Amino acid sequence: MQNIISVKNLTKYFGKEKALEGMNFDVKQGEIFGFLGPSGAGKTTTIQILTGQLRPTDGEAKIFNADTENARKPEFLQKIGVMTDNSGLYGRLSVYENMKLFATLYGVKKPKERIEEALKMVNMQNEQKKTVSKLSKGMTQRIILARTFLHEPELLFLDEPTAALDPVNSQHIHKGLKALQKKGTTIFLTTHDMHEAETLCDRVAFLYKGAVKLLDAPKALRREYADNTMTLELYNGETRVISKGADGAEEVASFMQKNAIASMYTNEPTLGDIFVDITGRELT
Ligand SMILES: Nc1ncnc2c1ncn2[C@@H]1O[C@H](COP(=O)(O)OP(=O)(O)OP(=O)(O)O)[C@@H](O)[C@H]1O
Repeated sequence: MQNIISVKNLTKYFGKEKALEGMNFDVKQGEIFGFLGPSGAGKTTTIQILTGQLRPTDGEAKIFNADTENARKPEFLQKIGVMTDNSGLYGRLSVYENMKLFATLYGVKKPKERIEEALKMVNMQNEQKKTVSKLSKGMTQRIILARTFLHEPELLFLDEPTAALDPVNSQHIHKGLKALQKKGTTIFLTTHDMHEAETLCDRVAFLYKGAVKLLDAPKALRREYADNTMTLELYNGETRVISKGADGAEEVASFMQKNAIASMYTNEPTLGDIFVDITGRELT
């Protein structure tokens, strides 16, 4: 698959403050890529560089095979959608009017149908007439998200897309993002929600102090960090942690012969566990 984003040795200083240092990663066409890291790790700075709002101090950042200084040119703006916490919505206008304004700005064809479709994806199709200033925080966030993909961009940047949403609406957004992916959209998202990263992302990058420390598919990372043990819960209430190797096999077999096992599972860490591991103590 072709790289839609390519970052090599990217470095950014704000005066003496180091935000990014030697960052490397690629995002492939059509994937949902999770960018995870603690506060201050450099997520927003990276998005700002990739969307042409900031220039790097050193290194290379490309989208669609071109330097990101092009990202604000009209032909690139058509191809990318950016959702940040800076809403840019008009509070006195209705949801529909806001969407219509944006559709006009981006020359969206068949705006009425597109607005309907985008609002449906965020579960807001019945709120079109509502004044934006009267919406709840979660509703506002969903409108901002719908506006981000109204013009059907090829590449979406989403900074914590479900941060203010309840679980039902988060799930609705997840379905919407998967549907966009099926249509071929590449999605780059940041999230502090490890469950979201695990269910949604094809690959995740763990960021720490301005560099990528780990990058792989969630399943592969969980396997890599697994401790090679499994847990048996016995009917008598006891819990046994047993090696997954040959030496544990006899013990498991003996419990099985006695029909003593109520539950048995491998001890793979969650992405959250790995996150704490990486950010709690630096990888060597
Ligand atoms: N305009 C700026 N001037 C000075 N320092 C900045 C500026 N923007 C970011 N930084 C610094 O760069 C580092 C990375 O910040 P960034 O906002 O990219 O982190 P983040 O991972 O997005 O954090 P969060 O999860 O809190 O949004 C931080 O140390 C931050 O203080």
